[in-house]
Amino acid sequence: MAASILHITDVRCCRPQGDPIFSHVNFTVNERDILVLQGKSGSGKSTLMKCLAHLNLYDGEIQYREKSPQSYGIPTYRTRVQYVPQRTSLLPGTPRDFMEAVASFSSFKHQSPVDKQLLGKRHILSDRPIHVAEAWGIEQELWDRSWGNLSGGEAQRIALAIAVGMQTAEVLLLDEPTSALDADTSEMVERFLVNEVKNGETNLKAIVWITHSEEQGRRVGTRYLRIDPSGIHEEPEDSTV
Ligand SMILES: Nc1ncnc2c1ncn2[C@@H]1O[C@H](COP(=O)(O)OP(=O)(O)OP(=O)(O)O)[C@@H](O)[C@H]1O
Repeated sequence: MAASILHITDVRCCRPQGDPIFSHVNFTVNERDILVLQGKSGSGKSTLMKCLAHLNLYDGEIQYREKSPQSYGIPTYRTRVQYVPQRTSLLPGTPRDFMEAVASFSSFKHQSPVDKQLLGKRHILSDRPIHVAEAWGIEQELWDRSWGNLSGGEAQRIALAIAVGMQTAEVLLLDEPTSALDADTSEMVERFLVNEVKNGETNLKAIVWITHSEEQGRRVGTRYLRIDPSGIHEEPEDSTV
């Protein structure tokens, strides 16, 4: 049986006014899962992803590898269980700045004391995100343009390439990751992500994937979850809508 990575128990999230968006959310994310998360618009899919990444307040318990997010330190936890938002235009700076910030919470912590002394606060940046993005049609100069000046599709591919290419995440939380892409580019990105999880050769072990596209859900999913105010329900593969 596949090892469990994330265990979600009785999670509930409320609007600032206090009324619940959803309650009684229980499920487990296992290695090799691509969990397609579906539900009506406004049912709380993005909110649940933000709870899983510890970006939103919630009641209940989330355990990663049988320990609380706090026990890893929240910034480090967020590099292991990483949320990729639908829109990146509100991020400050450039994609390269963002990559540097992610690296500061991951690679620096794993350097030897000698490396730390030599490098100070600089971090060794992998160029894999740049190569992944290049394979998806992203030119190098775009890495130094501010997020707000990239097209929706460019920003979406770069954000995904960083999340996959940095190789810090075991679980990626993808919020409509190809919504701004044309059909061919979308399928190319999908195939890449599915292969990463299937091959088991990188750090990426599972994906939770929000999509409104029935076809995409069928192409990528291994399990299907539907959220509504009463909780989350697992559906058999052939009943996805
Ligand atoms: N900060 C907030 N303040 C008040 N209400 C909020 C806040 N964030 C989310 N909500 C509300 O919570 C509900 C769930 O929003 P969420 O974005 O999670 O839904 P969703 O299922 O991802 O929707 P969509 O499919 O349209 O993207 C919505 O009614 C939304 O208006």
